[in-house]
Amino acid sequence: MAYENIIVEIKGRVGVVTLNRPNALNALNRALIGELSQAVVELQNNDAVGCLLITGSDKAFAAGADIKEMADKSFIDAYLGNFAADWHAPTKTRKPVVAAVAGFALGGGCELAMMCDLIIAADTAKFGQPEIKLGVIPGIGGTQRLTRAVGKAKAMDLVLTGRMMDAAEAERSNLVARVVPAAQLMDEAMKVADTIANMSLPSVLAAKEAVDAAFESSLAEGVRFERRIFHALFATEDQKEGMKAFVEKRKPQWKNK
Ligand SMILES: CC(C)=CC(=O)SCCNC(=O)CCNC(=O)[C@H](O)C(C)(C)COP(=O)(O)OP(=O)(O)OC[C@H]1O[C@@H](n2cnc3c(N)ncnc32)[C@H](O)[C@@H]1OP(=O)(O)O
Repeated sequence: MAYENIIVEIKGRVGVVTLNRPNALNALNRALIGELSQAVVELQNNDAVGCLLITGSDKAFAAGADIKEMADKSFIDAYLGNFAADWHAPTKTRKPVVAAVAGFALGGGCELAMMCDLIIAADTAKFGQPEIKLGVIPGIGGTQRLTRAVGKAKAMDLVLTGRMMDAAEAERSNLVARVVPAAQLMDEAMKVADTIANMSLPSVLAAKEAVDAAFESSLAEGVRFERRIFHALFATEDQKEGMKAFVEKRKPQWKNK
């Protein structure tokens, strides 16, 4: 498929999606969201891809939903059209998704980054949920994912005031996995994505599923779920290969089965 609002590239085993609406700070309109959803499905179905990476520009990961596009919506438009219900592209793949964030990640941009499995931030990154300043609230998971990531006090601070937090505060608050100098963002994020993409796919998918279960279950249920998946991985050829390779002091040759 030809894309107009994103760029999709396969680099090694990493599927890289670059949001590309430079004149609107990558504001998320229907067209861009549709293309992003399509790209995620394509990369999920591509066996050559082991990990996805979503990024934006130096100035903006994404400055939120396109305000100009949604400004005139009525309640009935939003409610009957179930506005933004399908804006969850990064959650539609079982493969890990890394977000590489420089500049603004605001509103839907911050929410999009939080839908990814881990965020690597440039020191220029600015995160926020400024919807309150527009007379609304976050609409694609911001109140939920931000609160789980940074806790109630910081989430209330950000959601109620609409202020931005810089990369250092985002790292201190556990929103991002690491902060790197802006010039190194893509190298660092690619290194992380490439490392993940070159692990055994069954164990990568299992690890992601098990960590995600921590947000949806009690500790006892989560630990039991983890143990069941851990047991199941002993049925894979990659478990035999991974442990044999360690004993033989060589690199494993994954078969992804
Ligand atoms: C997901 C859901 C349901 C909701 C949301 O996400 S609501 C949107 C939340 N986001 C925001 O409120 C941020 C809006 N943008 C800004 O506050 C500023 O643009 C900025 C602080 C991010 C950057 O300011 P700066 O002065 O550096 O740049 P601008 O001149 O303001 O912007 C450049 C260019 O981009 C257009 N732009 C920016 N953000 C959006 C947006 N969210 N929607 C539509 N267009 C956006 C901006 O209008 C300008 O274009 P023009 O020069 O053509 O006006």
